Amino acid sequence: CTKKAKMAKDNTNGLAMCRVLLAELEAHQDAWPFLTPVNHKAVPGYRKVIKKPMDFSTIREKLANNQYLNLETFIIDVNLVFDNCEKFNEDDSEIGRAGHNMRRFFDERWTELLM
Ligand SMILES: Cn1cc(C(=O)NCCCNC(=O)c2ccc(F)cc2)ccc1=O
Repeated sequence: CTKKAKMAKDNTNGLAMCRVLLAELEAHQDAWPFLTPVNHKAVPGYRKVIKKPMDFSTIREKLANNQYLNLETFIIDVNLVFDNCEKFNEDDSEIGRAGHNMRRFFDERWTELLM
């Protein structure tokens, strides 16, 4: 097949992996803080501190709207969820710990799927 066709196949495989990884993230017991956008009316300071909010439902929406070019652009958004969490929450807090647990789970899973 041509290089272009191979690229297209890789992107198809990459997007299939995005769906698998997102479903596993959503099913994780520590996913609850990340399933929906943070309600900035209920969480004082969030809108000021976090410049690029991201959550699993927004990622699912973007995936459904074909807004991820490949696995890399998907991983950037998932990491944004965890980076925002670390910025806004103490490590020693329920949501802070959930973020660390989810990041560790995600890093282990996508490297397993790729290796
Ligand atoms: C990531 N982050 C989240 C919050 C936060 O307060 N998030 C809402 C938690 C409440 N949401 C739930 O409890 C829930 C949601 C869906 C579901 F299916 C089950 C439970 C605050 C700061 C922050 O940095």
